[in-house]
Amino acid sequence: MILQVKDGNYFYKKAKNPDAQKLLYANDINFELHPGQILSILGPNGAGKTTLLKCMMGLQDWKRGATLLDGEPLSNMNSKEVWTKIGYVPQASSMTFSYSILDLVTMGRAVYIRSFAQPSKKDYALALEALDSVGIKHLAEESCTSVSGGELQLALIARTLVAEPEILVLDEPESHLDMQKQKIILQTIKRLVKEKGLACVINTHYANHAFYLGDKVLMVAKEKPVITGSVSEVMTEENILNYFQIEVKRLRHELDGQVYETVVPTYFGNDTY
Ligand SMILES: Nc1ncnc2c1ncn2[C@@H]1O[C@H](COP(=O)(O)OP(=O)(O)OP(=O)(O)O)[C@@H](O)[C@H]1O
Repeated sequence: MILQVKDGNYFYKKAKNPDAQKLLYANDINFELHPGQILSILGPNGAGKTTLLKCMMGLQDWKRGATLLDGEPLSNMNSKEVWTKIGYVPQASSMTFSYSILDLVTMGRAVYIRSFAQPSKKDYALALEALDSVGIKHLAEESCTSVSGGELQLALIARTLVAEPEILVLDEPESHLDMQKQKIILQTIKRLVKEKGLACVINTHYANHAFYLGDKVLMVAKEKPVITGSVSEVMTEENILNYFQIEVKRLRHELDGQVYETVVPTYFGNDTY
């Protein structure tokens, strides 16, 4: 499925001045994403990354422009149609309900279960399969309150996958996780996108993760034009300085046929403070 955002823009009404309509993005947002591609969205706090995801999925209506799925405006679809096509993993929050992990993931089948009906054996089997695909089937009977943040994040990804979406949207899925859990989350996302041919949009605060995930980057900051392009086009030292006010060096290293690319802040190489 091809995901397109055409001329999208948004403004929030301000309590102090409800008539002001200052657009959040300095220029309208345009991008197109094909099956098997990942778009990383990068920008400073408050730049509008979460708002972009919400507008893109129809949780908030674009004030300008539209989202199209295979050329059809999302605004023409009912919510069931939208949520069978799009799977959304919001920013992690701690669970206060003691569902089992299996029940949590089975809830992801809700779009396929008739009102007041119980999940079927097939729904539970698919939930177990989704847990297996993110590597935590062994936690199926654990309570959501007793697993770690990383394990819960993987369960939330499984809950999204069980609805068999064609587009996967994740809001900072690797935040608050240790490096090993980040690795599991990123590898799982990349593998699932390639195996299932999903189009994936991911908000991240980690420049290096955009390099790892590959494909495309959209960079946004207040009062700056939104830029989109390939990782190597967008993740330049100049753009990172302009959009994040931080000087970096972009490093490329080849070892045993592998290419490692990353950016390192120059203050790391400087012992004055
Ligand atoms: N419900 C709201 N009402 C008014 N303003 C809002 C609302 N939600 C967000 N904003 C403002 O819109 C701007 C963009 O917010 P958004 O949450 O999209 O940014 P973000 O890039 O995702 O930030 P972060 O990286 O900190 O999560 C911010 O200035 C924020 O204060």
